[in-house]
Amino acid sequence: MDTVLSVKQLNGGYSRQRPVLHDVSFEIKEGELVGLVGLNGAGKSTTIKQILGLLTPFSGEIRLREKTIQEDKISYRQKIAYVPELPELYEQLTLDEHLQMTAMAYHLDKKTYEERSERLLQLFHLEKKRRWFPIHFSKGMRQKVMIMCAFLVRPDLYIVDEPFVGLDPIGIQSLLDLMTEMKKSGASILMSTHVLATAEQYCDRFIILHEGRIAIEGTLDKIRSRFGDSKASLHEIYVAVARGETKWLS
Ligand SMILES: Nc1ncnc2c1ncn2[C@@H]1O[C@H](COP(=O)(O)OP(=O)(O)OP(=O)(O)O)[C@@H](O)[C@H]1O
Repeated sequence: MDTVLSVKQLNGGYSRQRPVLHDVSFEIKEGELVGLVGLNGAGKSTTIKQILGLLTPFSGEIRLREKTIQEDKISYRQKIAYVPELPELYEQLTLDEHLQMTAMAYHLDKKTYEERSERLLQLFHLEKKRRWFPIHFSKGMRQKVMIMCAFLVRPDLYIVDEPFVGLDPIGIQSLLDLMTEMKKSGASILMSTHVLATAEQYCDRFIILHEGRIAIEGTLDKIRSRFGDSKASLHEIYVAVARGETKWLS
C-alpha cells in the first residue's frame, strides 16, 4: 500500500525555546486507521496542527502524498479533511449551507454533492434540520455537522480529533461505520482519542505519545508482545506505562 502521510523527525510546537514535539516520526498508509493516543498535554493536538499546516515544523518534515505543504498549499489542504474536537460552525449559515460551502471549497460536482449529502443527512438523522442555524443545534448535532462536512469530500486523509465525546451511541456507530467504509475504499485516517476500548476495536495501529515523544507504536499485538501480556487491553498497557509501572516499550 502507498504511504499517504509521512512525518519525519518532527520537532515542533509553539515556540522554539520550548518545543512540544521531539523527533516524532511515523507513516500512515492507504486504508489504515491509526489511533493517536496520549495523556492530556502529550502533544496530540499539536501533532495534528503540524500536519494541518497551522504550525510550521522547527525541524523535520511532513509529506502528504510525497509533497510538503510548502510545495503546493492548495492541493495539500484539499487532500485532508479535519474533524476538530470542538465544533467550529458559521453561525449565519444553515446546515445545508455548511455542506454546500464545503462542496464548493473542494470542487465537488452537483450530483456527487447531492448523493453524498442526502446519505449523510439520513445517516446522522438530520434531514429535518437542514434549514436550521447552528444556534439551535446541541453540541452533538454541531459535531455531526463537522463530521458530515469531512465525509462529504472524501479526501486522502481524515484527521479526526476526539470524536467519541459528545456524540450519542447511534452517532458514534454511524461515524465508525463511515470510517470503516472509507478505509475500505483506500482512505487513511488519523484519529486522536482517549476512548481506548473503542480505539482498540477499530484502529489498525497506534501511536502513543508521551511528553511530546512517541513512546510506543505498532499494532495491538506488537504492543502486547512488548508488554509481555498477550491478553492485556490497550487501556491496561497505557495506564501501566504512563504511571511508570513498566518501562516504555519502543
Ligand atoms: N496554543 C498554545 N500555546 C502554547 N503552548 C501550547 C498551546 N497549545 C498547547 N500547548 C502546550 O503543548 C503541549 C501539548 O499540548 P496538546 O494540546 O498538543 O496536548 P494533547 O495531547 O492534545 O492534550 P489533550 O488530551 O488534553 O487534548 C502542552 O504542554 C500544552 O501546554
